[in-house]
Amino acid sequence: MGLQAQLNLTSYLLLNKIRIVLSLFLLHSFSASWSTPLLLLLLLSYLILVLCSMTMRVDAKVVMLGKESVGKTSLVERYVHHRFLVGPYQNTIGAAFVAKPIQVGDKVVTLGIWDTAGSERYEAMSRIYYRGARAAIVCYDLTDTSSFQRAKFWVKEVQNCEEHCKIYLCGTKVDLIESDRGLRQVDYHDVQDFADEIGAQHFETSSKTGNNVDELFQKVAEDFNSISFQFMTEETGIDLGQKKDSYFYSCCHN
Ligand SMILES: Nc1nc2c(ncn2[C@@H]2O[C@H](COP(=O)(O)OP(=O)(O)OP(=O)(O)O)[C@@H](O)[C@H]2O)c(=O)[nH]1
Repeated sequence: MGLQAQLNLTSYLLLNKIRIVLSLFLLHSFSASWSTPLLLLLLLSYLILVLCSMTMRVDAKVVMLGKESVGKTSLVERYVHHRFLVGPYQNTIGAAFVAKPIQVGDKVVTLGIWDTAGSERYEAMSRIYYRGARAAIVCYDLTDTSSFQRAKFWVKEVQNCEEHCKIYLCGTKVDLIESDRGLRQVDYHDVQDFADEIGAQHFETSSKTGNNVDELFQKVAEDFNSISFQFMTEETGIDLGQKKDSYFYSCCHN
């Protein structure tokens, strides 16, 4: 293992330890009544998490959004660690962060993935985490209509607050539909129409089987990379006949 890889691993382990401590702290904070010192401590914990995430070289910030239990953490687990955790469901508290390098052509793009808590009690915090994101993976559970309504809420939020953030709609748990078609509550074409309307990409995935998970993150990295390339050629005056994209422009000026 090279020095860089060792450093990344150390940062990652340190980050996870801090995250566990923060999670316990946040759990305690939310169970108590809100007060100014608690709010300050929450803010401080957020800043620590941000500082930790900065120890890793990240090209593009990606945020996972969606109703609780739709499978955001499972998607990240599947993509980053190639596993599907079974056992009792544990909701995310606050947020988690992981950096993942991806090969795109002859380049490596490192995605900094923020997995937010879906519970509405943490809604205000999730808003903090999508600041500056270049991609938002907005998840909904294919077996739960209300989760698609919640996804629309997050799309609106991101559109209003992060105009340069590219949106990816992700229908989760497709394995459940494959074993019993009657379980589908969100129609593929309805989501595709919505995706066309907002100019988003649309995927249906399963973290259990791994179906389409790599493809989703690969697309995020490729889009980021192609927009970056487009910008560089324009900056250096090489005209490849491509149109400037405001999303890319912003991501290279942050
Ligand atoms: N069958 C199946 N179950 C899944 C899949 N993805 C997630 N689940 C299950 O759905 C439940 C919730 O998954 P999580 O990944 O924790 O959901 P989350 O969106 O991160 O939840 P919050 O942290 O509360 O926001 C867990 O019991 C998972 O095992 C999937 O692709 N297939």
